[in-house]
Amino acid sequence: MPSPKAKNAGRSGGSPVLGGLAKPLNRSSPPQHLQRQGSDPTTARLRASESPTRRRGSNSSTGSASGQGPSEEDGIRLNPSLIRVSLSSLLAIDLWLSKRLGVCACEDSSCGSVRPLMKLLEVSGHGIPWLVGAAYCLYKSDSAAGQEVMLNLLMGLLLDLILVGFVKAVVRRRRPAHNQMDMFATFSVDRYSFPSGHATRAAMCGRFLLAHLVLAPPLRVLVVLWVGLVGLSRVLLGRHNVTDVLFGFWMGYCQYNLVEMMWLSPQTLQGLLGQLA
Ligand SMILES: CC(C)=CCC/C(C)=C/COP(=O)(O)O
Repeated sequence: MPSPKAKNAGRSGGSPVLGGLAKPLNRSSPPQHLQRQGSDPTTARLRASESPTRRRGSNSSTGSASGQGPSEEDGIRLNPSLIRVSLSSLLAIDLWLSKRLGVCACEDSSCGSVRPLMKLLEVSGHGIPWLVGAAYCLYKSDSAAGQEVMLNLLMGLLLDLILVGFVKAVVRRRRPAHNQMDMFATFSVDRYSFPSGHATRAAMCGRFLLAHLVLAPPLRVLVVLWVGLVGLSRVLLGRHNVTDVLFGFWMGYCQYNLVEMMWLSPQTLQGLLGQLA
């Protein structure tokens, strides 16, 4: 069993993901203590019976270091780099596809004439009309049930702005190069593209409307269609990559679950209002 110091020495090449490819190739001068472990058959057997987690924690230069070809350990250590290569390929496909789909990115683009329609969809999923609309309905609503629904929608919209802003600030993915930064009323984090705030809002509000408004089936279909079109318009306008929108849809879907979990009931509201008064 390697001492904590030995384990750290085995990891000194950096994160397991980054070290995945580099480590097994760098076999010219393995550390002395590892050379000893590799050449002792008893230790080698013991090491082979260790859990994969433990084995990943130690240096993998045994086995193949003695020129016997790739060992089982090498296979395990190649996995992180396999994940890395898969992710890079996915990202490359994402960038390529998003660029191809950005056909309304400017007036001169191949579908530049549809740009005004896409911008209309953009406005329909913007935070301001939704916040103003929910606040207005809350003010105008004369039933307690209506007020409850609108207040929770408002809470959901604010939660969405906070969560999306947080993720954008952490990930800091730049918007596609072909995007024209001509959006109205944006926060500073909106210079980043991951995730699409329009997609999260559309998914969350779509679920909210379907769950809390009594809508006829054609209108329900329209709501789902609107959610999809808002997401699609983000990519066609060149505002986002495809993965920004897909993740945004997923995030908005989950945000609705959060709103349901944190649902403000009339009793809670009365308590809150009583404390304020
Ligand atoms: C000013 C307010 C209340 C909201 C900003 C809404 C906005 C501009 C979000 C960015 O959306 P994308 O990430 O989809 O581009």
